[in-house]
Amino acid sequence: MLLGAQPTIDPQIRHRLQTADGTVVVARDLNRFTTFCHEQRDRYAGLVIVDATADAEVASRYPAWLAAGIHIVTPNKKAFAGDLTLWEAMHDATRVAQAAGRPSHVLHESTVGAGLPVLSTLNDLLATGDEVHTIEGIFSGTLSYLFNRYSTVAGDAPPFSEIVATARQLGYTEPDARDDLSGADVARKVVILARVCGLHLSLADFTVENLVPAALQDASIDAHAFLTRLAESDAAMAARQAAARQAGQVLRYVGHVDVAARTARVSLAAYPASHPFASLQGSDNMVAFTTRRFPQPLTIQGAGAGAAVTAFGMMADLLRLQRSVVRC
Ligand SMILES: NC(=O)C1=CN([C@@H]2O[C@H](COP(=O)(O)OP(=O)(O)OC[C@H]3O[C@@H](n4cnc5c(N)ncnc54)[C@H](OP(=O)(O)O)[C@@H]3O)[C@@H](O)[C@H]2O)C=CC1
Ligand SMILES: N[C@@H](CC=O)C(=O)O
Repeated sequence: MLLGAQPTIDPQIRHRLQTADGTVVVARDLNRFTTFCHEQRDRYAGLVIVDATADAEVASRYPAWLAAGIHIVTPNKKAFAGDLTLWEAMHDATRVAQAAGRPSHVLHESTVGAGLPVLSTLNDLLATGDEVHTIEGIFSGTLSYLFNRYSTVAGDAPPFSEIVATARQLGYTEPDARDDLSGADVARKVVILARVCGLHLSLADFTVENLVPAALQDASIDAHAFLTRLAESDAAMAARQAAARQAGQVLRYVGHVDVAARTARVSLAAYPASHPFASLQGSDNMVAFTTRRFPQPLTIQGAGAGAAVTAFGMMADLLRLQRSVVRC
């Protein structure tokens, strides 16, 4: 079953469940759908819900679905970076399902780095007894694309707002591009990485540099109006870029987790042209794990946003799930 990425379905009839025997179940709201999954758990345990939305309300239902023995594959970060009680409820639900003989799994590789093997690498490092010291990187495909184009030492870029509009057209941004420009999307990825490392970190625990101009942070401005008005802030961003360029530097939006110190930070910083971040292309993410085994960081790099690479990460999760279920 797929939620999201289905524009042809009537928005009033969003939640559909197609079973192996061809039955199609349609629920008009999440409450009814979740009750239905629970009541029919003997029949539907082992199904997979693919949540391809960015919806926090959908994410809040994962514990109920997992407890009913339904697997979840998703690029939606909301459940993994939201309230810690939701994170814990998901883990409790998988234990309940396991004890009831309906084991369920939640796989979310694409929540960090889209299709890049970031979480699977981190899980492998931890499972094999490595000690992760720091994780640092460029975790946003949108912000990578923006600053790779905008902040060059040559300084020949179009206005910042124009590049944001292109990133939106290329499918890199979140449904509301403010989620990218505010740093919220990077902060969520940082929280997910920290939690996988065992830290009880939440979004409120660290500062995040917000690139959305103050006047446009107001939630009453819709996502479209926001993009139209973003040009108002072009001059401020141009001044920042000019200062970096004068110093022979480029601007890059970077996230950092210090596992030993149990801290994180997310900010726009200036780097010399010789730094690996400075030579990234397109929507590339770069994630560097410094560990006991890898004092010179184990580094993963590649396109970090876009439909094809995100779908690749979700499909790889589905195949991983199939392999693990077949082994059971
Ligand atoms: N784009 C990318 O490169 C990446 C995206 N992701 C994640 O993937 C998810 C989707 O992103 P993306 O495809 O870019 O976003 P889009 O806005 O393009 O697609 C989201 C889709 O979900 C639908 N939708 C929203 N709420 C619901 C709901 N409650 N039930 C069913 N469908 C719903 C929307 O329909 P409607 O428009 O009618 O509201 C829309 O079709 C997000 O969580 C994002 O963070 C992760 C990695 C990379
Ligand atoms: N909007 C996000 C999509 C992937 O998570 C990004 O730009 O990285």
